Amino acid sequence: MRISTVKEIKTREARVGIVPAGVAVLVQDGHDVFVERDAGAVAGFSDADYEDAGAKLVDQAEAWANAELLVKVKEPIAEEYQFLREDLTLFTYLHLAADRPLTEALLNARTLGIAYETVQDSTGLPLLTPMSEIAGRLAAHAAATYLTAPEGGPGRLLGGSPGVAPCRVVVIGGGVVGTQAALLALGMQAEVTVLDTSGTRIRELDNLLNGRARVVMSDPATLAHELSTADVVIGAVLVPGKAAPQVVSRGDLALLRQGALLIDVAIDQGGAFETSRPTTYADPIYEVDGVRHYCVANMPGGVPQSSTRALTNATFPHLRRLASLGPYRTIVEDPVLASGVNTCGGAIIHAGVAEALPELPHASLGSMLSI
Ligand SMILES: NC(=O)C1=CN([C@@H]2O[C@H](COP(=O)(O)OP(=O)(O)OC[C@H]3O[C@@H](n4cnc5c(N)ncnc54)[C@H](O)[C@@H]3O)[C@@H](O)[C@H]2O)C=CC1
Ligand SMILES: CC(=O)C(=O)O
Ligand SMILES: [Mg+2]
Repeated sequence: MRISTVKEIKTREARVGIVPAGVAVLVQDGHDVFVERDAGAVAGFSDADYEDAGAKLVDQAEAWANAELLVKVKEPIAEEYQFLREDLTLFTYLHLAADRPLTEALLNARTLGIAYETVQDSTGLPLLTPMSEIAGRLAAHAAATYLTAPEGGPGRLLGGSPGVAPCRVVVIGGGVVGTQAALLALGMQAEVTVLDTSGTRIRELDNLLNGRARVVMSDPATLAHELSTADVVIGAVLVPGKAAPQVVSRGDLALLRQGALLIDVAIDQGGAFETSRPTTYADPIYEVDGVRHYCVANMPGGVPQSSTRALTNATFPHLRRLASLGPYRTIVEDPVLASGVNTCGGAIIHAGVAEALPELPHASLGSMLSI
């Protein structure tokens, strides 16, 4: 099979979809691997590393044109839609519930789109988890950074100091992002509350955090109380594949203290706050009604050396299976990868995406594959 990866062109995104060690395995398996020049440079992998592993170095257009299977990190952006076609399988993050133009481009091109973030197994979302772990930790870094005066914040130290009270961090959604954000904020000695709507998850977190943080069921009154005493609010909710539930409305901003900071990690699924809109590392913060919002949609892209390794550790075994069996046979035989199929043959396949974009064509995977 012909497999390609490209240099990410989203602003300040420097992760890469495959590392040289993975290329070497695929080449040994008998595949042709094409890597766009410079694709891994910032993530710590030179063109020579890829060539030594057996990849052919190509330009962007060649990488897309040569590929039967294209592995990347971020969803294609508008400049890349021209490269989508029917005889192409795309294996990457897609976040289609929040991205109608990309969904339409994939449907018009009839591309088989397999989204990392909806691949589901008995452990959860194995191809989202490693980036959620990193984004959760980075959310605590962002909180600490953007509370400082030189970064436009109120000038407070997240964890306080001897004799001075710490800041209050409220994490909404206690899954992977929320847990890592809470743990790192606790490590910096912040005062942390985690809210979730799942009783099971609340019990797990209560055990894990063992009294170090407050773990509470989210309902409107509890959430309003928590917002009114927060210095930082981190949005970390998810219903897989679907648009993020909006848990903080524009009206709720009036509840917040002066100088409070909102960090919406769930922005890639459309955002947990009504007033969120995606930002990038080039200009991460904006204000609505005097409240600063940090909504970087590719937070792990800021630590590409760490996050490329964490991501590809998880994605590579699936990539190898897609390559060796062929994508269509793999999604018929492997229910885990089948759960990643978001688009096929011009239709939306994933139920969560179909719910978010009901006016676009949708179908079951079985009907598209005639099984
Ligand atoms: N901005 C970025 O760079 C990145 C964003 N993410 C995103 O972060 C979000 C969270 O991801 P994970 O933590 O992996 O998901 P997860 O599935 O592990 O956790 C989500 C949690 O939200 C809870 N939840 C759902 N609805 C809720 C509600 N209305 N109120 C309170 N809690 C609610 C769930 O019970 C669950 O515990 C996703 O949208 C993911 O794509 C992940 C990595 C990077
Ligand atoms: C999960 C995701 O979208 C990211 O890591 O950028
Ligand atoms: Mg994303």
